[in-house]
Amino acid sequence: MSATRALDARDPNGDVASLFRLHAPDRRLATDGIRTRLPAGPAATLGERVATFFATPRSGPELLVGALPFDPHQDDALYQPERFSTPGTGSLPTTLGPLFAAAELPPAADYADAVARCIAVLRDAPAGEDALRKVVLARGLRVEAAAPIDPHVLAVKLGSDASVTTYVVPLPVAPGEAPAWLVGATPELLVSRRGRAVVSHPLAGSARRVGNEAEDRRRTDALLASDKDLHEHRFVVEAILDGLAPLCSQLQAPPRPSLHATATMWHLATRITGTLKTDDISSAMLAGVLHPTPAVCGTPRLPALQAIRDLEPFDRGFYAGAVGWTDASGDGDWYVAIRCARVQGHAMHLFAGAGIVADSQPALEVDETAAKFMALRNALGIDDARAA
Ligand SMILES: C=C(O[C@H]1C=CC=C(C(=O)O)[C@@H]1O)C(=O)O
Repeated sequence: MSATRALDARDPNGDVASLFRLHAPDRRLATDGIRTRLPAGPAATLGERVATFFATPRSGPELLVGALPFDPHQDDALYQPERFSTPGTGSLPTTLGPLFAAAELPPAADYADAVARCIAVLRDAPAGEDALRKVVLARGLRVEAAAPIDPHVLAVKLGSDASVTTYVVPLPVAPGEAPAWLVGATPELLVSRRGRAVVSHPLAGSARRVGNEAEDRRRTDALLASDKDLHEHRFVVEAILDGLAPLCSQLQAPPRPSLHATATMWHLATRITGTLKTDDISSAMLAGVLHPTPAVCGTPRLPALQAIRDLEPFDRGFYAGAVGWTDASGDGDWYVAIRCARVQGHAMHLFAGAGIVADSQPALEVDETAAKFMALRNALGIDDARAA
């Protein structure tokens, strides 16, 4: 069965473009239809816009789902779905059809140059609180298919790694354009809120997982002992603690990170937990405050955003943004939108980034981003990881 026919078969109303899916290890959410869009805006006003939305009596699910773009000043894309749907995979085809990696954006050598320039800037940065200390630089890979790519087939394939949260989020497109989605398998929880309980599980500092016990042990021992990776990680934990502290009556994080494994990567991870001071702090507001963390942007945030604009030859769009949901009570889950691709028609753009600090090495960051492509490449059946 072709991918196109599969879409048709699951879409008697022509509404496949609006299927949303978020499958976490402990919770599954799927919706379809777009009933009302939340007026779009920047991350700083997200909490307020969501509060106004739910303060207005309306029919339909008391739920907003969607995505925040990487750049917190750009418009987000949240909406109230028509209905909850039961995610079924029975009728899906198991293959995506012939695919080929068409282009690296930028080529690996240019990415290494950008990392080297970034390291030079970080080394020259004056000492002090406001100095640039970390920048996350990403690169892309364009993949093409013979037929339109079914984002839900890709998500099902990504879901074979039980340690990640897979997602398919419909993205806004210009009138007349083919539907587009962000599809991925993220290991990173930006923030979750249930009542007053808040959890964040940031990752930063990585090693490729090779599947050989002795070699993986060597890599994880090195990762846990690496000053460079511990620094990279500490910036993220500190930014999240700084963001949450004014909103929480209590907040805790272990002093050192632990290991978090996906099928293809090892990461340094810290589980941060807290209790909100008041009931009116929604998960959307928390996501708006915390995003983008130094796991995807850098430290301090604004100079890091500027460095990314200067050094990356593409607009990230919703890659390295956040995907998730919030309900009328303020509860919700927001995940960091990494290990993903923007899927549209016959093409998809894969993205992978790595945190750069003063003692990073360009060749190792090329390899780390190549390793981060593997979750999607494995799902797509495209090998040759190290080249791109
Ligand atoms: C920015 C990405 O990963 C982040 C999350 C985990 C580890 C990271 C790192 O070690 O650099 C990154 O901060 C990505 O996968 O595109």
